[in-house]
Amino acid sequence: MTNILDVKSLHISLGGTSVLHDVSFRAGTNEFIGLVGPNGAGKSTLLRAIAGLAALDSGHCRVKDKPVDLYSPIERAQHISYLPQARPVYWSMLARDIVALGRFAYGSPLKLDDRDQAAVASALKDAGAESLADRPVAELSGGERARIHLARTLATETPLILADEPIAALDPAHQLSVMRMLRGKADAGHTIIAALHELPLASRYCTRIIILADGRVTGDNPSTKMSPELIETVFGVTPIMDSNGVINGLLPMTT
Ligand SMILES: Nc1ncnc2c1ncn2[C@@H]1O[C@H](COP(=O)(O)OP(=O)(O)OP(=O)(O)O)[C@@H](O)[C@H]1O
Repeated sequence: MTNILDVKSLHISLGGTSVLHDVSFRAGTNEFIGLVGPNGAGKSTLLRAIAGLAALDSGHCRVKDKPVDLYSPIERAQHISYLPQARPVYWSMLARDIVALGRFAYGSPLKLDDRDQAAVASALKDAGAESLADRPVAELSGGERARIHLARTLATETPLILADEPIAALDPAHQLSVMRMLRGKADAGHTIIAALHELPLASRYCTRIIILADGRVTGDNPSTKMSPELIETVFGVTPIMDSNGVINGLLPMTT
């Protein structure tokens, strides 16, 4: 495993309130990290900071040993792809053209060369969105649109992929296929950090889970080594785990 990302002693405040406190972790190739935590825990803020989109109070985010704020926009876009949680589209564009925006850092999408075309086609396939490519994005359902935005993220072919709730709007079959696909990307050498609320899917497909609670890292373990007690404390739910440590379901806590 080669180290890609180094987040060190990160502190961030928003609107005068401290949101991330002393967050530190490293991530490397072949890792699919599920970033989990209750609403408001700081997951989106952390992903934005890694993407170079949030002002840091202190600490650093280095990608390939270079602080992310020292990257030029084009260089950063060639290293990091980012799927935000909110994905408004203000223009009526074909879904395929949205995906082609992922090639912007390589001089596209105004002129797509063969490599760009192949990246767009591959991303559409990986996101299960091939059949949507020639439809106006404004006419797509929420889950269909989410798959197009995911495809736009994948079309960048960056080593580091940051995805904020990539499966939140998807039906169960697409949730499973996207999680399997993201794990495949990690196995092929990418580093993936995804904010997720789907703990059973995270425990099944991620290689590692980082738990954020109140802006602090409260757990950082291989995905099948999550502590049931910690899950109960942080999320207020009881996990049903199999003998391999995979979470098969969640129940309300009885006490
Ligand atoms: N611009 C802002 N000004 C003030 N507070 C903010 C701002 N943006 C976010 N926050 C606060 O920062 C905290 C962390 O928000 P963040 O969006 O990172 O949480 P999250 O873990 O991604 O939550 P969710 O699971 O609901 O998406 C929340 O308490 C939120 O209210």
